[in-house]
Amino acid sequence: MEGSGKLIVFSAPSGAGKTTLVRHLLKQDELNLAFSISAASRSPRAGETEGIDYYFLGIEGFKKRIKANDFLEFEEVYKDQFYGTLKAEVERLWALGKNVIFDIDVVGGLRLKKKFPEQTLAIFVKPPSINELQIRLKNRKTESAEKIAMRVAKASTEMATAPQFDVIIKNDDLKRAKAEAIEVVKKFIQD
Ligand SMILES: Nc1nc2c(ncn2[C@@H]2O[C@H](COP(=O)(O)OP(=O)(O)O)[C@@H](O)[C@H]2O)c(=O)[nH]1
Ligand SMILES: Nc1ncnc2c1ncn2[C@@H]1O[C@H](COP(=O)(O)OP(=O)(O)O)[C@@H](O)[C@H]1O
Repeated sequence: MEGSGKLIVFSAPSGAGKTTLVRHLLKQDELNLAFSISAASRSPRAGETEGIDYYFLGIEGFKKRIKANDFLEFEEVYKDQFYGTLKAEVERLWALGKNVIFDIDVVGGLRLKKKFPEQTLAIFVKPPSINELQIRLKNRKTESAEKIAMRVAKASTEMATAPQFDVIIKNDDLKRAKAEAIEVVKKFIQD
C-alpha cells in the first residue's frame, strides 16, 4: 500500500484523553486531517454511530475480514474485543488528499509506525497517573466497573511502551495538552 499522505497516530491507555485530543485536532482546518474510522467487533455504545465512530462488524464479520487480509493492522485489544484499521479506510482518506489521524491502541500504533516509518508521527498520550485514569473512566460513565478494571489493569504495560513513541504528550492540564498537540502535528505536517 502506498500513498503520499501523513499518518498521525494517537495511542494511550484508555481514559488518558486520546479521543478528546483527536477531536480537537480535527477541528483545526489548516492541519487537513481526517479520522481513520476503525473496525470493531463490539456493539455501539449509546451515542455512537456506525461509520462515524467505528465500523461495527460484529465478531463474525471481523474474523471474515481478518481472513480476507483486509486489515493494515488489528489487535485483540481486550479479551474477545477486536479493533483494527482497514486498508480500504486509509486508501479512501489518502485519495481525498488528507492526512490521516488515528485513535488506536499502543500495539497498533507502533505497528503502523513500523510499516510507514517516514510518513508516521506516533504520539503517546500520558495520563498524570493510573489512579487519575480510573477517575476519568468512572466520570465518563461509558463503562461498567468490570470494564473499567480491565482497562486500568492494562494501563501499566501500555505506559511502559511510551519511550518507543516519537512524542509523549502529558495530559494533565487539558488546555496545555491541546496546544502542544496542535504544535507537534503542525510541525510534522509542514516538514
Ligand atoms: N490496534 C487498534 N486499536 C484500536 C483501533 N481502534 C480503536 N482501538 C483501541 O481500542 C481500545 C478500545 O477502544 P474503545 O472501546 O473505544 O474504548 P476507549 O478507549 O475506552 O474509548 C482503545 O485503546 C482504542 O485506542 C484500531 O483500529 N486498531
Ligand atoms: N486533561 C484532562 N483532565 C480531566 N479530564 C480529562 C482530561 N482529558 C480528558 N478528560 C476526560 O477524561 C475522560 C477520558 O478521555 P477520553 O478522551 O475519552 O480518553 P481515551 O480516548 O484515551 O479513552 C473523558 O471523560 C474526558 O472528557
